[in-house]
Amino acid sequence: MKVSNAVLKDVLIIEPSIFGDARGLFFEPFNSITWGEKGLPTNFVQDNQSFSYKGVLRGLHFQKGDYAQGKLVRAITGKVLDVAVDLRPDSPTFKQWEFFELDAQTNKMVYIPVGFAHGFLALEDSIFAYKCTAGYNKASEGGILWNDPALKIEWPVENPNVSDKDMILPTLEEYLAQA
Ligand SMILES: Cc1cn([C@H]2C[C@H](O)[C@@H](COP(=O)(O)OP(=O)(O)O[C@H]3O[C@@H](C)C(=O)[C@@H](O)[C@H]3O)O2)c(=O)[nH]c1=O
Repeated sequence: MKVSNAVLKDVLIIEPSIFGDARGLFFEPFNSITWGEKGLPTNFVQDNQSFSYKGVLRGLHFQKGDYAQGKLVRAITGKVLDVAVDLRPDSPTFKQWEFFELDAQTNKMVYIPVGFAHGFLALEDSIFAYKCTAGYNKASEGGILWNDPALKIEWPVENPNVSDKDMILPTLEEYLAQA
């Protein structure tokens, strides 16, 4: 397993050791013992899985307060363009975003800590899976508009398939003004 730092402060890129043989391949997406020994997060309480058709964009999401979530994300099938946005005012990478291409060939994972907004665009029909460090709490949901003009996220599509809920999210400026 290789762990490296993303450009965004405290975001980790985790590349599991993949054991291929004539039958296919094997890898450990998560192991609380070995991850704990390496100082990686192990405090996950919920596993989520979604399927998205090519062209679907989910995000940019986070939960607030006591229900804020760290997320360990990966694509189980297909390919997604994942994005993290640093919403921590005291961070050197505040308001910056970073893309991660996640697919079922490399099985690369990303750990996005509390304090970030998260989203992804399905570049292919994709099953997306993630572990969360806090449980789902509808009342704590927050979000930022996927195409906030101030963030300038360089999505490679102009008209992704976005939920009605996500279409009316505030811009980061609007969110910070009301927070
Ligand atoms: C996130 C979530 C949703 N749900 C329900 C609520 C709703 O009826 C249905 C779909 O919810 P959403 O539209 O919010 O699903 P989705 O847009 O896929 O939400 C997810 O987006 C990505 C980008 C994230 O980062 C996640 O944390 C999560 O916010 O699933 C749960 O039961 N548990 C959960 O943990």
